[in-house]
Amino acid sequence: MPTVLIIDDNAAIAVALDVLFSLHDIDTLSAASPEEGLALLARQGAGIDLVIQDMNFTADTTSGAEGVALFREIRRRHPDLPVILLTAWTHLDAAVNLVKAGAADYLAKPWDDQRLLATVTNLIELGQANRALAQRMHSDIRQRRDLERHDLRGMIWQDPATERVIHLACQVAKSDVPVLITGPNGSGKERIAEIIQANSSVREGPFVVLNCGALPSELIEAELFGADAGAYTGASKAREGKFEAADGGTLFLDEIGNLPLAGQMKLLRVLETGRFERLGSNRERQVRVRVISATNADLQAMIRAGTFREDLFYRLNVIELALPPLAGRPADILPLAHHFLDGRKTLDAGAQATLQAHTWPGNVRELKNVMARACLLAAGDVIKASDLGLPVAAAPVAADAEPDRDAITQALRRAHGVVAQAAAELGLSRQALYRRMERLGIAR
Ligand SMILES: Nc1ncnc2c1ncn2[C@@H]1O[C@H](COP(=O)(O)OP(=O)(O)OP(=O)(O)O)[C@@H](O)[C@H]1O
Repeated sequence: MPTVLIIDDNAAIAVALDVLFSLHDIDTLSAASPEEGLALLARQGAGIDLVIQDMNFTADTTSGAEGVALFREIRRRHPDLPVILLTAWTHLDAAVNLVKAGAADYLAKPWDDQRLLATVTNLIELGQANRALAQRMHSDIRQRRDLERHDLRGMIWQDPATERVIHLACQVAKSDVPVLITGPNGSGKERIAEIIQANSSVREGPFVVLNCGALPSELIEAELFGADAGAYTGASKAREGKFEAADGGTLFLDEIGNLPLAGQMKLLRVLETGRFERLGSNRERQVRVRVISATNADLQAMIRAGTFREDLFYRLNVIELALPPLAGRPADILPLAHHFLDGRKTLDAGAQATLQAHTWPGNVRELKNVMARACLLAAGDVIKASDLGLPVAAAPVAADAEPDRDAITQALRRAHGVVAQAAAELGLSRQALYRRMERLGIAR
């Protein structure tokens, strides 16, 4: 519950305010003198959301000088604490001057309950929102600093959604828990696995990748566990599997949903005991491997369909890192595009708008390919929308009922150039806003 401190020598006023506020779920504390008020503030500090103070305290003074001194002291010690002044209507001048000096508001006695309540509630809500914002900024900065201490394998990002995943990856890297990375093809799951490896206790060990989706199912087990000569048709000599290759390091199993049931069973055993046999061999081998798996399939649905083992799922999925599709982290698009251009060419406004408006079904991999192609196709140093081979941000629509240039530039400024955010504020789709920006020649 929010708390208001009332500093007034008149006990009747403190009681009246206490009754009024308690009916509206606001706690009150009261102090009969400036000294007592300051002492309470020093003790309760952050627990007090707002102060209501009188202007005169000694019976024979009416100058308001004590109130002014008290206000200045509160301001000095608690610069962000809102203060409402209560004053006799004959002494409004002093109060008005203090509002200019930073008091939140003043009320002439006798006050209007509704107006006082509205003022107090607004100020409390504003204070809470400001504190939450400050906290969030603080934790964002801390998170950035924390990330800078890690090896991030050249990962490029700008979007807070991506940053959350990277942060979690760095956190789980230090422990030994199995991690399942989920996300669509080309979204950067392998990059995230590399970050985990690079910051783990086995960072000096090998990083071995097996894409279970790229192999026929009969070969996956041989790839994973190895095979002795003659274990299957065509196995002319003994071969080491990925588990052996990854001993002392990390094995990244991409598209784990493609592992057939028999292989799932064996994988579960290695995860639990570190032990397995090559195909066609009875010799048990022991390894220490950190397994990171990834999938773009809905493993839960596969469990229901009986094609994925539930026990294996829970074994792999102690921590899930869900990497959003590229379109779900729009602030990453342009930084990634520039990264892939590597200073060779630049993008004009139309090209940037087109990249930002595209839905990226192939995610970062698609963006990488689009930039490579555009580099080859663009005649000069500047890539235009038409060089991208993507649907160009579409033709203008009817000109009525549209936000004008000013509304758009202001919304963009408030959104720090994040078009999706500005579009939401203007009630437009991202594409529609881009069209308008392009037509009006507005850069971000
Ligand atoms: N944030 C990023 N910064 C720099 N490069 C990236 C980033 N994300 C992905 N890439 C690059 O994009 C390509 C695709 O990424 P990656 O192979 O990690 O995706 P994936 O999700 O593992 O794909 P798949 O599921 O198809 O195997 C790679 O060349 C990778 O290096």
